[in-house]
Amino acid sequence: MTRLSEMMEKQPRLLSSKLFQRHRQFEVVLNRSDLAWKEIEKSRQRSSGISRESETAHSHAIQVCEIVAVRKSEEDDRDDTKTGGQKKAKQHYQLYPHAFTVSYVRRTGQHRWRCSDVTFHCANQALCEEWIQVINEQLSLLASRPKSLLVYINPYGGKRRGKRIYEQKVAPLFRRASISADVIVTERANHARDHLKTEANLDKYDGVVCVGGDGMFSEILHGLVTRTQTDHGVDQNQPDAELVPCSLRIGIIPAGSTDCICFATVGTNDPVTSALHIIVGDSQPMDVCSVHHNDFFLRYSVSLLGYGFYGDVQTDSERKRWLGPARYDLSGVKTFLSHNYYEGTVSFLPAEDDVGNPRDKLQCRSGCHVCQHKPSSKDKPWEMSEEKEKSDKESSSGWSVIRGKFIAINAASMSCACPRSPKGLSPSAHLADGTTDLILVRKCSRFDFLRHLLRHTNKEDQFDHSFVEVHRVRTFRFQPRHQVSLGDLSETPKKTGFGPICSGQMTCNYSKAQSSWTCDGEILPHTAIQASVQCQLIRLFARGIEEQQQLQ
Ligand SMILES: Nc1ncnc2c1ncn2[C@@H]1O[C@H](COP(=O)(O)OP(=O)(O)OP(=O)(O)O)[C@@H](O)[C@H]1O
Repeated sequence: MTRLSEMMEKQPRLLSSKLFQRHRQFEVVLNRSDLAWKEIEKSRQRSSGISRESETAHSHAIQVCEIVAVRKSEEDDRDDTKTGGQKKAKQHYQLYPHAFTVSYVRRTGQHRWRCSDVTFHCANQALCEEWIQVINEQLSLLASRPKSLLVYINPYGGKRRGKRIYEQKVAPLFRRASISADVIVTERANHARDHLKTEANLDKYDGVVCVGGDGMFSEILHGLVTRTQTDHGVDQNQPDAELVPCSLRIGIIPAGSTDCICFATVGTNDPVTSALHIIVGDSQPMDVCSVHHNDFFLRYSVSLLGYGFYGDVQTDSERKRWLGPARYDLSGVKTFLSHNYYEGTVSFLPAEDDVGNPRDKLQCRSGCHVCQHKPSSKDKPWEMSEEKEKSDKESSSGWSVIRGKFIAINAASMSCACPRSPKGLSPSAHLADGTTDLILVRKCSRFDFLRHLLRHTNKEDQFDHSFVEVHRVRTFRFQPRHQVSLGDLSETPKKTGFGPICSGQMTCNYSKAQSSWTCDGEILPHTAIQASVQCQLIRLFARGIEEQQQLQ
């Protein structure tokens, strides 16, 4: 029995009627979870032995939780007037003048969603109104759907299309779904963050929407997390503080030059898809890594904390902002040729085995079972360890300590997949398991480092090199070998010169004393840091990447 027949026959019906769609008569059935319609004529043919395929060709089921809205149909909704059958259509509407239109989510491939309409006609006005009322009643039972949103638009993000994207693609969908939105177009950097921290009356809203790129998302993250801690009297400067999860969800409408957080949580960078995930009230929990220097809070990270290679790329690209997105490529090549390494000590508390490991090839997908196992406080060995003990003492309290020369130290709290690197920095990292994947790339030849980098773009295991190690951790610290004062750090890094391109096992020896940390695209002012993952601190209007694409 098909899913459609099953639902039409087995589940209790809320409504069932014979209605018309494009001159054809359908049996339309609504129950608590689905709305389904099946062509009546075809089903008769099937009972007289005609192929089953003709049934599925003219039968559909959509989930109630993926209905965007239902409304009384306007002239424009009438499919037949658009397709030319004017005279026939006119006669049909005289016979069946009452109609309602259901807007619903349709999957179109590559994780993209679109809003589609289906219009049903009938002769009876009361019946038409009953359908609208009963569907609306079912929609009102979906408590996770937002009714009121606070929207921040960065008008200068990406190609400066944020405002237009919101007005043309998102606002009409919110209106259709009866979602009210208060819109703030930002006037300066950190406008959204500061407004959220202090001014915004958050009790009015069910969620906050960010229209922009990763930098704009980071503003919203910092504003909302800081506001939540302030409201609950939690001191963010304490590295051991257990932060209070944010009650409002965050929606991301991608409109930046880098939209990695959206890509990693929705599977595509498409404003309409994101708007639909917001409308249906999806909820994707997400870990946030808090970064401190001693007892001083620096920043939050949800994707990449990178020292060495990625820190240097970020620092260099900041000086080339005028180049636009091309600056990342140019700085990448320059940093690769510089081939710097940095000395220091990394210490970390490994995660328990039940969260898997970075090389288990288990990808975090919608409904991920690893992320559903949220650790309780009794599962947290790190809370019992002597946090203040450092270095050698750390190894005896469950901490692992690694000293060395590193080309890159990366902590990936999510896969960091993006259209350019579809697997990401750590393909098996999870969005909400309370861990980060700590990737250590030791000093090696340029050629070997290039081999490692290239594996981010193909199917080979980028961790399968003698100079690369990866650990799934809950917290880690980094101490550079040479302490440099803050004054030194703010100076332009010394030019190291370009060495000859190395090959084979040769290594290059050009190095400056310290790199910088890039934290989700922002440079941190300190190199000695402690980073601790706060499990499921925020929730997004997303559902993770769907495994099975069920096209409609
Ligand atoms: N009105 C504004 N004027 C200037 N800067 C702003 C404004 N609103 C937000 N910003 C800042 O612009 C930065 C970049 O924004 P966003 O992430 O939306 O775009 P982007 O093109 O992806 O940027 P990037 O590539 O630098 O990450 C953010 O760090 C944000 O703080």
